[in-house]
Amino acid sequence: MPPPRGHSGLPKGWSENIIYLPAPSYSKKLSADKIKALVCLKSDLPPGAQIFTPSSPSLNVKITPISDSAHPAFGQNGLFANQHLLPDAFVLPYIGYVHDQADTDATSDYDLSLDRETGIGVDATKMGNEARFINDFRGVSAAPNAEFRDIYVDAGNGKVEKLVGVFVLSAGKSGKRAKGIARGQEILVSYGKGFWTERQSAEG
Ligand SMILES: C[S@@+](CC[C@H](N)C(=O)[O-])C[C@H]1O[C@@H](n2cnc3c(N)ncnc32)[C@H](O)[C@@H]1O
Repeated sequence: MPPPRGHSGLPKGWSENIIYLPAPSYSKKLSADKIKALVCLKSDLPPGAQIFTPSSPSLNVKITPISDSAHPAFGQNGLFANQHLLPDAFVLPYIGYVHDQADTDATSDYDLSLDRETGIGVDATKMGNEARFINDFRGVSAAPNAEFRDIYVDAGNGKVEKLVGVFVLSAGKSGKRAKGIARGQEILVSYGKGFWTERQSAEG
């Protein structure tokens, strides 16, 4: 049997107990209508819409154990740039288990919103790709260097899937971020304040 789409093995440093996914896994509880909102024909997209074809594993990132005891995620992993990434560069998609509220793990620290209107999220707790290892910038750096943006990915057979992609932040007016992310630098996003307040109330 041929390997799944775009799949050529596991990334280095991948955790054995997590399923590596080159493409999203859709919950059986998702209605046909909700799937239809996520998977559509290329020809249904507005003219000029950008379609990404990410490689899997991703060549531009590296899963790395955090060995600096001053890092707030010390002992865990982080995702680092394996090559220089320019401002606005697409890094990789955030892949995982695509679900709605009928199938949500409220305790997950890996659940990212994919479509607020329909309550669809992507949870990479048990299955996903390298993007699940991206840490929040708080306590690591003064600011994030990457962000999530909506994207369409080529799903084969003339179809595209709506996903969330990780992008390097744009250079900004002041040009402060003009260099992008250097090779060896940790990729850091903002999870949003909500992530940390929810976590505090769950712990307290
Ligand atoms: C999406 S995971 C990130 C990858 C995680 N470090 C790992 O190795 O699986 C989110 C979890 O990483 C940790 N984390 C990420 N950013 C952090 C930060 N700035 N400070 C403290 N913990 C952080 C927290 O435990 C959080 O629940």
